[in-house]
Amino acid sequence: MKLLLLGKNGQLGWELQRALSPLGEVVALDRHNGGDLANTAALLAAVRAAAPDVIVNAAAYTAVDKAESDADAARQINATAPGLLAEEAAKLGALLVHYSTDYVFDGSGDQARNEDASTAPLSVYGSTKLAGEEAIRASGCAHLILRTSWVFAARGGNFAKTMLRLAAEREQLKVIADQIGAPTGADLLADLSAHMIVATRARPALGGTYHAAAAGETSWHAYAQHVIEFARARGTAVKVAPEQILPIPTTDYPTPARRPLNSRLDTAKLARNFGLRLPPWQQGVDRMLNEIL
Ligand SMILES: NC(=O)C1=CN([C@@H]2O[C@H](COP(=O)(O)OP(=O)(O)OC[C@H]3O[C@@H](n4cnc5c(N)ncnc54)[C@H](OP(=O)(O)O)[C@@H]3O)[C@@H](O)[C@H]2O)C=CC1
Ligand SMILES: Cc1cn([C@H]2C[C@H](O)[C@@H](COP(=O)(O)OP(=O)(O)O[C@H]3O[C@@H](C)C(=O)[C@@H](O)[C@H]3O)O2)c(=O)[nH]c1=O
Repeated sequence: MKLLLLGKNGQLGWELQRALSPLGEVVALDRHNGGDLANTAALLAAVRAAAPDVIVNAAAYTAVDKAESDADAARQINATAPGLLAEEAAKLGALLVHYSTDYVFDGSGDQARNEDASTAPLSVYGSTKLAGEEAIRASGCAHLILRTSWVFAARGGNFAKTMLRLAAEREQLKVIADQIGAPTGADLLADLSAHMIVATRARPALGGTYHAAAAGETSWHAYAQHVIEFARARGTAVKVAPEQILPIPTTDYPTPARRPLNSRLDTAKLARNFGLRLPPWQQGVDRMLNEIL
């Protein structure tokens, strides 16, 4: 099997380089060696040259707040380029694996959403990610779209690492406590992707859109507390006292992009179709913290 990986140096791309390697030959690209999603002519030339059996797209415009004032770039990378990749995959007969987000939903209510729930993104990032999904589904190519949430990894930037940095610098932190979701490890997402590729190549009917997030739920505030207390217990320099990690409502933390309050994703379809489920979020977060601290 030949696999083309795009976005090889992101949180997920880095883990995919490892997880995909037992499946066959992996051609791994980033924006500097032919895999620039903003340069579609060069991108499509790279796809045709590689002629892969599977295209795995881990590249995305993930700067949620910046996207609000940079919508054209976000749309090009999150929607237009994935749509073109999908058309190319259809021509090649390749399977396209793509990643999306809890931010395609408006976050109303307090129940976990399944794959059929109505989408209603609140942000440019969310709406461009949704447009990417829709372009892939419309292309008719064989695909797996994995919607995940709150991704973290030892390598790359993420909320947990931001909290560790701020906890070492500040005596007080204010963190949103009314946005609820599940932090999900890029390492497990990559492993899951490899399993799903093998299974879907054997049984194409498995293709489609899946929710893939860690089990359990938390708020950004409780997640921050977990990360900072783990670091404190490990003897890492932490300036903020536990009672100075203050829970605040979303309304007290204005940001350019609106974010959903309810990011819970129902992963029953993944368990039903593939027999795969991700463990509780704390397991992966603690593993990452052990690695980076
Ligand atoms: N991070 C999260 O919390 C979540 C992510 N997702 C989705 O998961 C996927 C992986 O995200 P994650 O690994 O966390 O994201 P990262 O931000 O860690 O990585 C994104 C990668 O995309 C690359 N990229 C950006 N623009 C381009 C471009 N024009 N051409 C080629 N590559 C480009 C970046 O490269 P460079 O470093 O050069 O800019 C980077 O390597 C994405 O589809 C994302 O939408 C879903 C839910 C949550
Ligand atoms: C730094 C900071 C953030 N926050 C809040 C803002 C926001 O609501 C929440 C998370 O902030 P971040 O900017 O780190 O996370 P954000 O970039 O919104 O994370 C999202 O990224 C994209 C790519 C996704 O697809 C989503 O699943 C999600 O992971 O924490 C605080 O409350 N206090 C703080 O000090």
